[in-house]
Amino acid sequence: MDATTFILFGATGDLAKRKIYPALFNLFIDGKLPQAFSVFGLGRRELTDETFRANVGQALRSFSRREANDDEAVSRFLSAFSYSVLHIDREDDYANLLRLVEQREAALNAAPNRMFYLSVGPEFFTTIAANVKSSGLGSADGWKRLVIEKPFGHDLQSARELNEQLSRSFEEHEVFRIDHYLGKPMVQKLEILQQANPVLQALWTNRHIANVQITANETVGVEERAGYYDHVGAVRDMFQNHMLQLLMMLAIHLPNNSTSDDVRLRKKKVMEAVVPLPKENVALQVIRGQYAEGTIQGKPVVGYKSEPGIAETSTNDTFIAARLEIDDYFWRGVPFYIRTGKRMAEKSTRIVIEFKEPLKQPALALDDSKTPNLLVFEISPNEGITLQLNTRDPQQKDEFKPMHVNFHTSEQDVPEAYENLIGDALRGDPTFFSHWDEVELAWKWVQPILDAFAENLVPLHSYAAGSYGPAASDELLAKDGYRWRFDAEPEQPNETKAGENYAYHANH
Ligand SMILES: NC(=O)C1=CN([C@@H]2O[C@H](COP(=O)(O)OP(=O)(O)OC[C@H]3O[C@@H](n4cnc5c(N)ncnc54)[C@H](OP(=O)(O)O)[C@@H]3O)[C@@H](O)[C@H]2O)C=CC1
Ligand SMILES: O=C1O[C@H](COP(=O)(O)O)[C@@H](O)[C@H](O)[C@H]1O
Repeated sequence: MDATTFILFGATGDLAKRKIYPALFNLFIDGKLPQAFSVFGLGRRELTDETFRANVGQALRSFSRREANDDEAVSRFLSAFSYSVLHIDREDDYANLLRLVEQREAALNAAPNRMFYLSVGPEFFTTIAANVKSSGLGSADGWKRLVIEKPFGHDLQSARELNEQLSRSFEEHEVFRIDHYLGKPMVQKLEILQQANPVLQALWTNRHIANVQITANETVGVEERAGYYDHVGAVRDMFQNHMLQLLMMLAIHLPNNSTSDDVRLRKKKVMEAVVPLPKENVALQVIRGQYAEGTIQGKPVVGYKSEPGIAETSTNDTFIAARLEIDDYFWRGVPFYIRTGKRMAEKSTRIVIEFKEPLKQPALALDDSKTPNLLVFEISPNEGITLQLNTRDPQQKDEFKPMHVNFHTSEQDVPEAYENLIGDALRGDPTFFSHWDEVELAWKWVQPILDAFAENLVPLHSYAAGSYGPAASDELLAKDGYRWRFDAEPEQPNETKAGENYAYHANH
């Protein structure tokens, strides 16, 4: 790997502690960091290098998936770290940083390849990019990359402005927009599963698929993020980015041996084919909800409006469900239902593919007792794949009974999303980052929803914390003759485990 200087804005912040340092440490343990690698942590706080390293060490002990108990390894890792005070709007601080970075690169005899990671509020993105350029930190003698956290804009217009301003300092191929859902191992497997399995390729069309359900439910509420969340809501926080990225990843059809350009081009094509939703129709296809008080895992919790920092009058959405269609050769006529919410019954991110019923034959009198075939991708917190098949009920021989074939990854030690993504960015692989074209198309699709919410054209349904969202979300599917699958008690009468014989065996 190329020698790299990793320049971290927001080095004293929450994300750096919880995700970035642990990710770098685990990459280090796996030998996936460049040989010549330095980290410059930046913030306003006055810290010595020693205190900074001690803080990073503490973060590893608290948050690393692998225990940081090998002192020798930890101290080798930390030796790459130093800290500088930098106020984002002070140009002199960038000049000072450049001097330190050049000294360090000279000491390591390393090429000036620099990765600028912006783990700071979005209001700082353009100032940093401009100052990096004007200070000469982006050296012409090496490569430069900008890793940028969400949110990328607040709406279509602000996202376009942000992109235009960033593009004055960084070219598109140098910008790595993080969407951590794209770093989740199961999401990264979606394309390979399809490409490597002709059986899935054959099924991946409207001829066989009745509908697709994409869910990201959380049990947590707004937590300490009222100031941020009350201005964005579920639609901006989760739907415009993570949920639409899941849709694109699921719906793409890729040629074998596809490149990162193929992935991006085809994701863009999917997004272009999503049927636009005019503002007047939003209420027909989108359900907006806000959690009321309820019970989560046996504990009573307050409603959204009683959360610290949230006004009694807030109309912010903490839940959204939407029905979309992709008007292309593969997906025409297949509804995609997407939902995400806070304070839901369970923490689960999953994609359910519901297959069509076979044509009914008069000889098969028992058709109505069958449940549809389902293919379920469990993305998090558990990772796995479940196939729901019909089998004969051994007790009631006249009836069918659903059986589940489960493939759950037994690996305890899978890399975290941030590890995958930071590793990719260090290698310069943009496959699992959001290209501007996708971001813009996603905002374009979502903008009428934002407008309709702002103009109160869509009812705000209340739902009890600990439920699966408002009843209207169930009705959205019921209108098409479907229901959300895999909610509540997982229907798992006959379960097989990875490593066993998968075929029709459990109780037989
Ligand atoms: N935390 C999370 O789980 C997630 C965060 N994000 C995004 O990551 C980014 C960072 O979030 P998070 O770490 O939680 O934020 P924090 O508020 O915890 O940290 C902010 C960081 O920015 C630095 N900072 C703030 N103002 C300035 C300034 N004027 N000059 C220099 N440095 C400054 C602070 O350093 P100091 O105080 O020393 O100046 C601190 O290191 C945000 O864009 C957020 O949306 C995205 C997904 C999840
Ligand atoms: O980006 C965000 O994601 C988290 C949920 O992430 P997950 O990996 O735990 O599913 C969400 O809680 C947060 O509000 C949002 O900003």
